[in-house]
Amino acid sequence: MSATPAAVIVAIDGPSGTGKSSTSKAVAARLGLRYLDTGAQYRAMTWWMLNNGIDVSDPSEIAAAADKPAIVSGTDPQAPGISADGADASVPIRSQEVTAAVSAVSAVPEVRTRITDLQRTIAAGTQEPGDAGTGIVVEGRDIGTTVLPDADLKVFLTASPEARAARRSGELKSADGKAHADLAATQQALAARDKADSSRKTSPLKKAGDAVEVDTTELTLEQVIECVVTLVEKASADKAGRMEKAAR
Ligand SMILES: Nc1ncnc2c1ncn2[C@@H]1O[C@H](COP(=O)(O)OP(=O)(O)O)[C@@H](O)[C@H]1O
Ligand SMILES: Nc1ccn([C@@H]2O[C@H](COP(=O)(O)OP(=O)(O)O)[C@@H](O)[C@H]2O)c(=O)n1
Repeated sequence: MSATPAAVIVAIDGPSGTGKSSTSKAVAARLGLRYLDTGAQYRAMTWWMLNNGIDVSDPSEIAAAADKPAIVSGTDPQAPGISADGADASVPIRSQEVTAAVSAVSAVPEVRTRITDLQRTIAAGTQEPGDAGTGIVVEGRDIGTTVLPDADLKVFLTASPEARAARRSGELKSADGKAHADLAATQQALAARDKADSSRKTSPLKKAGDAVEVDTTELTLEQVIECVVTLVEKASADKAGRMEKAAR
């Protein structure tokens, strides 16, 4: 007889435009798991710093301010939400200004320590009563390598630079209806952010040795979701089997 599926911790990493957010939200919603967007946390920290006169070109100013804002993340995949010092940050964290500054802010070790602690607390389910044991999908850049190295499943999404830029510029166009989203400029901005995120000293963007790599270039979003749902179901069943064996 097969065991009841176990609550799992799932890490989904990869560069921008590979489908992390869309996939993670859909997988979490389908399987009744919580969801955490760690990029939104770094963006909220960056937004707060820009609003509070912190010079984001000065790592020592960033470091000194890293423990100041209260960053609160929701974990409902249908309406995650994020706030900084009580102000709703969901919309402004997607601005070009924040996108341009976020890699510099997130490279500062004091920022990473602060946000990594928050992420581990949320993943452990100790933030909200009743969360423990629900399982969670956490998406970002360093979840499988640093934040949750013991995750039950690690997925690393990739896609060609062209596909990623096309997806992102499609989003910019649909947001304001104008055709200003120059594909080449978008691709260049993504490459610059990849380079900054992959080359920083502290916890760079990197595939964990034990992550399953999924190249999404030629896949539809639905195909990627189905692939990850299958991987999560298997990880959950395997974990339940191990737990049952250990209890015997
Ligand atoms: N496999 C795919 N095929 C086509 N479009 C996709 C695919 N995956 C994601 N997208 C679209 O690309 C954009 C970026 O996806 P998103 O999930 O935000 O990526 P990330 O979180 O990795 O930056 C979204 O508009 C999303 O709908
Ligand atoms: N775990 C994470 C998640 C994001 N980040 C930083 O936050 C930025 C924004 O992440 P995001 O996931 O919102 O980016 P997009 O893929 O949505 O463009 C990244 O470019 C990284 O600089 C990070 O350093 N570590």
